[in-house]
Amino acid sequence: MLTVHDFETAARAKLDPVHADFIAGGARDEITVRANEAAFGRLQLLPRVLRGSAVRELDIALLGSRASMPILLSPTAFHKLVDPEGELATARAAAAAGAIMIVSMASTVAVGDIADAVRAMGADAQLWFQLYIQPDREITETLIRRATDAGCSALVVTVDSPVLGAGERNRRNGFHDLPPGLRCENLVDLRDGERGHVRQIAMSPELNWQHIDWLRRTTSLPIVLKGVLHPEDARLAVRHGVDGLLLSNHGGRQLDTVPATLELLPEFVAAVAGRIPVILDGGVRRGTDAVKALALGASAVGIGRPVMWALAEGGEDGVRRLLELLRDELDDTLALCGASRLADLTPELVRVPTWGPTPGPAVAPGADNRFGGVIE
Ligand SMILES: Cc1cc2nc3c(=O)[nH]c(=O)nc-3n(C[C@H](O)[C@H](O)[C@H](O)COP(=O)(O)O)c2cc1C
Ligand SMILES: CC(C)CC(=O)C(=O)O
Repeated sequence: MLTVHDFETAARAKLDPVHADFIAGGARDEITVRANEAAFGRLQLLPRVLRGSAVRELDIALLGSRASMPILLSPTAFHKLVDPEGELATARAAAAAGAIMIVSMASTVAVGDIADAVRAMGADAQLWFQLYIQPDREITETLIRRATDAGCSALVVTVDSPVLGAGERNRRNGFHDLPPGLRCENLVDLRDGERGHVRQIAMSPELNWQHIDWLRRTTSLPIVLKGVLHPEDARLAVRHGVDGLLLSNHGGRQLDTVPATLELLPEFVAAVAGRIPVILDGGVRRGTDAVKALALGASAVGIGRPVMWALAEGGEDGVRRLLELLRDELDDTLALCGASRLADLTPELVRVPTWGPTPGPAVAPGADNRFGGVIE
């Protein structure tokens, strides 16, 4: 396993194709899924030389959490689909690497049990909790209480899902439910009937900023909004007292044909103007990808599918190796860029190609991409 793509290939060879499709897939034509990765390939790095440093500093402080690197685990549902230990394995690997893990509300191990497993290692759990605000306020409050009691140190509220994205691979494959024996453990006992069932997770098309105001009054944990794309919404989030933003298009799984997150980053960062941290996810597969996002103003990046692939390939050990690999690539890229600290990563390191054919992987027709072959 030398690259993230090696994990992807190995995972696909091991997994039920229906589950592999659930992980890799996106909404509709998957134009945004492809655009996310392609955008990184289009940007260039222009390094500085003779600024040597024997070691690089990769650690960060983010919303009261400390991490050994600016790569965090974005929330992904259903880890037991790919490994019998599920989120326990992922969380142990994240803790061993000193990385922040955002636990999905749709985890197949309860958030309290995940936190216990990390504490049992003697590690200081850096767990954040991802929340879909539920139409039933009491259910949302119970979920927040469960996450808070578990020791989670931030709430990541996903706001790009008023309705569930149309994963046509899942529809074609008839994948609508977890297999017998697996359930969303955070939802157990929250409603009569289907105990911990996926269908207990309701999408709330009625969500608006007042819900965020309510949440702000309800919890003292830092609130991160995940899935904000428009710079105007970034400004509104700051005004509503949000503590951080996760610039994300849900890995292309919600609204198809939205731009790559990397492409939106400069304008987004300008709108936020340093008032709160901006994290980016979507298509991060290489240390160079992380460096490009950090240079353009992200405080950290998140990875989604790579974690699922590594977990499928090798369980806890697989995720450990994935995180080591990305850490090594990040360190190596910093060295090659003449950077010894993350603060040395500035926009001048990054360039948009100004002539010639578009480098990097092909993008499907219709993909919105400012970086491709554009003369600026
Ligand atoms: C299998 C899978 C499950 C996901 N589950 C969730 C989830 O439960 N909640 C959420 O907010 N985002 C979820 N996401 C989106 C990720 O948090 C993240 O935004 C996305 O995967 C990042 O793009 P990448 O996969 O290209 O790294 C999921 C993504 C995948 C691939
Ligand atoms: C709706 C969730 C259960 C999972 C999710 O967000 C996703 O698969 O992208």
